[in-house]
Amino acid sequence: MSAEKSEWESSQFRKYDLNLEEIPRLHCDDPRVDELMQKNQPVLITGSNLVKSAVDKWTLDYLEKNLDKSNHTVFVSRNHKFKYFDEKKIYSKTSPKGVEFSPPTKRVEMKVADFAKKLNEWKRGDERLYLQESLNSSMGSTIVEDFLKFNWQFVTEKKNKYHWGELTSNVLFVAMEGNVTPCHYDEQQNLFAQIAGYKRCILFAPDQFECLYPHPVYHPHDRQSMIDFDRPDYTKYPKFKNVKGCETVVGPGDVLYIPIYWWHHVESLMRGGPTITVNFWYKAGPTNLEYPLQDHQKVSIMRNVEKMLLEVLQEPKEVGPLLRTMVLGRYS
Ligand SMILES: O=C(O)C(=O)C[C@H](CCCc1ccccc1)C(=O)O
Ligand SMILES: [Zn+2]
Repeated sequence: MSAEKSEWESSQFRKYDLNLEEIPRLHCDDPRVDELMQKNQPVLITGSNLVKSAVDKWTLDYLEKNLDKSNHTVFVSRNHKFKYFDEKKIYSKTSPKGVEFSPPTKRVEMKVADFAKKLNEWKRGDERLYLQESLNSSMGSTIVEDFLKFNWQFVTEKKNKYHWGELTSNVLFVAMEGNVTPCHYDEQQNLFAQIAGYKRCILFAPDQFECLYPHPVYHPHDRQSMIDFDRPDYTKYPKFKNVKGCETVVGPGDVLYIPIYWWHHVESLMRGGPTITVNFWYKAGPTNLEYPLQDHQKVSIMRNVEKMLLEVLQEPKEVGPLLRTMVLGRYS
């Protein structure tokens, strides 16, 4: 990690059995930023003023006063992990009959005031909360004003330069100190803009797929790693031992480029107070099949093969045997 900054120290990180490189930290005017983004490589970008209008103003208190009085989406967890799951896949026909999925978190709607109160009164053993909600025009006029003052020129320039698809959403994340979003990948380009507090982000390239063992695509935890970083099961997931990753700490004003299909684990530093982030998710650009294919394109191909096989076989248990029959001794 870069020299310990006065704002945080590594004792505020959770301990994992990983050796990680540092993600480059570069000023937005540095030409190396575009060299990295061009290659779908992560980079921490400073000085962009992307969310400056919020960095100066957004605190939990400000949000409480200015996010309108209606309810907001909050996830509740009995531990520090908030492993995302797709509710639509819990009862899908391909999920094995009778195999119960027990959601690790529950989604509730609450007023920001109640959310803030619970954060301020939290003590060890209490359930943790994580507010996660798409910003939209119904957020109250002050918030909308701050939102309109984001440096849209900066993100639009990146979107055009790299031929990304449309901006799909800006999600507001307000986390308790110590909250963890376990390792997963998204199928969108992401400019991850930090507004308040510090988050440690651990990233792994798409070619680490074999070391991170994602749940099957029909599973509610599709796109999430099956590995519990707190207690890795090296018998079930032996390749995790050799995983190669990189990390950085994002602070107020920093923007982390999380390239599409890159794995990321995100934690709000312990004893660092609440954190506030807004992300900018963009659809992928057009796929031009140039050879050799890029690693993230191979992940996308594997997803499509998996989906097609599940659709036609109907029984997840038959996917392994069919692929083994097709490949062993013939393609391997
Ligand atoms: O911006 C990103 O992509 C992140 O992963 C930010 C992460 C929360 C993400 C929650 C989530 C995970 C999977 C699907 C949909 C939503 C954090 O900052 O804790
Ligand atoms: Zn993500």
